[in-house]
Amino acid sequence: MTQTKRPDSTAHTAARAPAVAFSGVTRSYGAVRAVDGLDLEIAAGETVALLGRNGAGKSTTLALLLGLLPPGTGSVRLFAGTPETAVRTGRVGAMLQDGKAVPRVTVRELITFVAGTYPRPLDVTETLELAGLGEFGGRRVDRLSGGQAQRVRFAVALAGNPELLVLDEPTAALDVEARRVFWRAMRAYARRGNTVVFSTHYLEEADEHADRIVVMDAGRVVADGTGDAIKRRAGGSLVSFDLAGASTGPLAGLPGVSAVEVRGDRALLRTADSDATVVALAGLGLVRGLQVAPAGLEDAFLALTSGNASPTPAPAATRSAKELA
Ligand SMILES: Nc1ncnc2c1ncn2[C@@H]1O[C@H](COP(=O)(O)OP(=O)(O)OP(=O)(O)O)[C@@H](O)[C@H]1O
Repeated sequence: MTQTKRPDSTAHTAARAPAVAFSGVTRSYGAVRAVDGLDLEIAAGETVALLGRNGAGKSTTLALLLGLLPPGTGSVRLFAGTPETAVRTGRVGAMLQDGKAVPRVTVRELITFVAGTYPRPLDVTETLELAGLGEFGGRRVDRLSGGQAQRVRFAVALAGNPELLVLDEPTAALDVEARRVFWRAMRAYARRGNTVVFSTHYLEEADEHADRIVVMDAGRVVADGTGDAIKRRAGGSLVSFDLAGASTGPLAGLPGVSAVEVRGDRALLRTADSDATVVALAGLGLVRGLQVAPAGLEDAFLALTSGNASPTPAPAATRSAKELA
């Protein structure tokens, strides 16, 4: 399908405008600064993951993006206009964390109703297919499993045929198979040239499904780039060895080393130059049980958030997706 062309007198300007532009945005809840000086631009057509621990400011950022919260300072623009205008005209669809099922209506009735509230909706059958609900159109929405109900919320977000899709922790309640179905649907929608912004705690989901990862911590962006770029930025390798009673004093000063951690009798060093670090360790006679492993995305994430620069011990290759809540 081709994206419905939006009749818009500012179409020429809007086509070149970023889908999302935060400029110097802050937002506090009482004494808590949830979003702290956020500058963020997302080009039309990008798929961006907002990655961060609990309380990093992701949901607040998405609420600001949707115009549900006004910024304390700074400005938020969607397609060069206000979030309110973009939402009202159906250019934005959102799936937030606290969606509730409407009792007694069928899935198709609900999506038909929602589509009817938008100026240029997606075809209802197409919406149901895209959201993986092809067989469930006749089912009541209050008689679905958690994963199926999540797909209904996704269909509600798609119904208006939005150019920008905003998803707050979209796979939080889903099992592995439901996640796979969900991401396939999301990618299909993004491939049509739409912009997708989703928040997640899952590093591997961000790495696998986003073109770009924006890592947030304490309301700020602490890294912004592809998964590979973030891994590189956080430092390349982890070197570990048996201390065998040796002093840890000189370790932090070895070439390439940015962090040192001692676990039991093993020392773990994060290093940007593992060759130079290993040569220096050999010079000190510290080669017992020596291991070198690439730092994974999880290591990068830990190094970038909450000032935690400690390396983690297991080789990245042995780790699976893990929630960092
Ligand atoms: N309504 C509120 N009142 C007071 N403080 C709030 C409120 N909502 C969020 N906060 C605080 O603002 C900060 C950012 O919260 P936010 O929900 O944006 O983070 P998050 O990254 O989405 O977290 P999570 O992954 O747990 O959803 C946290 O310290 C949180 O406790």
